[in-house]
Amino acid sequence: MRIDVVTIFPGYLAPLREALLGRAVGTGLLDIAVHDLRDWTHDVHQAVDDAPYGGGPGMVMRPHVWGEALDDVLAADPRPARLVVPTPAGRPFTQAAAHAYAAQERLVFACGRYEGIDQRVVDHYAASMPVDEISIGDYVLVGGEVAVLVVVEAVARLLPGVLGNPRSAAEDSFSDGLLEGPAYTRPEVWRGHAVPEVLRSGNHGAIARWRRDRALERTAERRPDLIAALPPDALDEADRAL
Ligand SMILES: Nc1nc2cc(Br)ccc2s1
Repeated sequence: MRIDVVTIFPGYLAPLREALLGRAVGTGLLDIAVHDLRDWTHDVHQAVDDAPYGGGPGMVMRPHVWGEALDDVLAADPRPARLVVPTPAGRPFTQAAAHAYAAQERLVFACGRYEGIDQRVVDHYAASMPVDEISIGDYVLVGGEVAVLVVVEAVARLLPGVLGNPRSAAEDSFSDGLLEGPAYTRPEVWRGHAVPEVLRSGNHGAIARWRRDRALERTAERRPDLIAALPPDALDEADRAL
């Protein structure tokens, strides 16, 4: 997979070269290119924003700079690409979306700042390619760069060969529609807190049941919306007895 990121703060994307993602790049599983939007400005001030039509606070990112940048970035690789624009006004980015993105050959991220990117940029490219305006949560950041770090990590870890143990991704939170339950490791007792006995029993059926029960309890308490969204056949009789 190739990932391109266009931003006015390339340094914000430095973490993509670290640890798990850095190894994925090093082994060729992932190809990441970060581009400075200001490279496509032509004025001495390298202006990328201007006042909003209709008035209002803040500034809006100029369409012609983005158009020149995205034209060049998209032309740099023949693989079909999906343009992803993080914005607080976007559709929620979910684990299901991460799986869908992991199947893409190429993702191009446009990092907005200020009050966002002139809407005509999204409208223009949406006429010729898939474009997603996505949100990583109901809060407002200062720019899209941090959202790109979140999305790229959620997607890259799903690529075959990136995680040491592929079962980790298969048994993620949300993989079965539920939150993951609690996890424990040695010692058996820590500051008077003991590991639940069932986890030390060696009874794999009882352990699986216990883990499912804890996941259901945690999900019902913290994310009842996920319980409501489960397909009718998702809960078995033992689940319902909880
Ligand atoms: N939650 C999010 N906040 C922001 C702010 C800007 Br400015 C650009 C993208 C995003 S995604």
